[in-house]
Amino acid sequence: MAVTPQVGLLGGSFDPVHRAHIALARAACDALGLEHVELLPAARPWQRGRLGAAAEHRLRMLELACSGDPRLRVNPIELQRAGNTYTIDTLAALPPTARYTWILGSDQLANFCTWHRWHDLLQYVRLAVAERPGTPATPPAELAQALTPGGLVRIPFTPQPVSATAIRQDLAAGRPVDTMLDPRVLDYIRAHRLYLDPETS
Ligand SMILES: Nc1ncnc2c1ncn2[C@@H]1O[C@H](COP(=O)(O)OP(=O)(O)OP(=O)(O)O)[C@@H](O)[C@H]1O
Ligand SMILES: O=C(O)c1ccc[n+]([C@@H]2O[C@H](COP(=O)([O-])O)[C@@H](O)[C@H]2O)c1
Repeated sequence: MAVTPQVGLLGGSFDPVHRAHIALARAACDALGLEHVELLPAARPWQRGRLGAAAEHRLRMLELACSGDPRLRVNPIELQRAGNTYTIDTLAALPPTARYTWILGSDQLANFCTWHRWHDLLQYVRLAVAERPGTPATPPAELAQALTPGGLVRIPFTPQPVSATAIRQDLAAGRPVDTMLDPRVLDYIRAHRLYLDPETS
């Protein structure tokens, strides 16, 4: 009998994708025995202001960062939808051929109860959280109450002080960013002169 594959989903603005995103996807694969992880760039992350780079650039940088590791796959499904990007719409559109795990950092776990129809999300996925510096990987009380057993798992992950915000700020200020980015992504950023405007960092 065919076994239903376990697939991870890592959504993000990826503005730009950085080393902690890739480390997180790999750590989730290893720790949770996932067949692969799909990285989903958001078209219009509604809780954010203006993004620093257009969708086509964020997608291309993600493809560069994932190339060479067959366990990491870029899924552009959210870029094909108009309007605000709601994760619930993405989950409803994915084929029901796999068991899905939504991977997220502890900052977004703390924010989870502000997501559109967050209760309904729990019908589609279990959550897997990795700690980010400064935010413990524990669910807010409202989420803890709504979770079923096994609905939230922890990914063993040494907290990494890397964020896209810091990278955008460093790029705009001309500071070095090479320890936080895949060199192919950094080359792409330089070639397309991205993130030079301090207003969008
Ligand atoms: N250093 C990190 N450790 C663990 N999880 C992370 C880390 N950076 C990002 N993530 C997680 O990856 C997902 C996508 O993150 P996102 O694309 O917003 O990057 P970001 O670095 O948080 O960006 P920004 O600084 O612009 O908010 C989110 O679930 C986020 O919590
Ligand atoms: O569905 C929502 O309402 C929702 C609200 C906030 C964030 N998300 C998703 O969480 C992921 C991380 O978001 P961000 O803003 O940290 O890049 C990304 O896939 C977003 O689409 C989703």
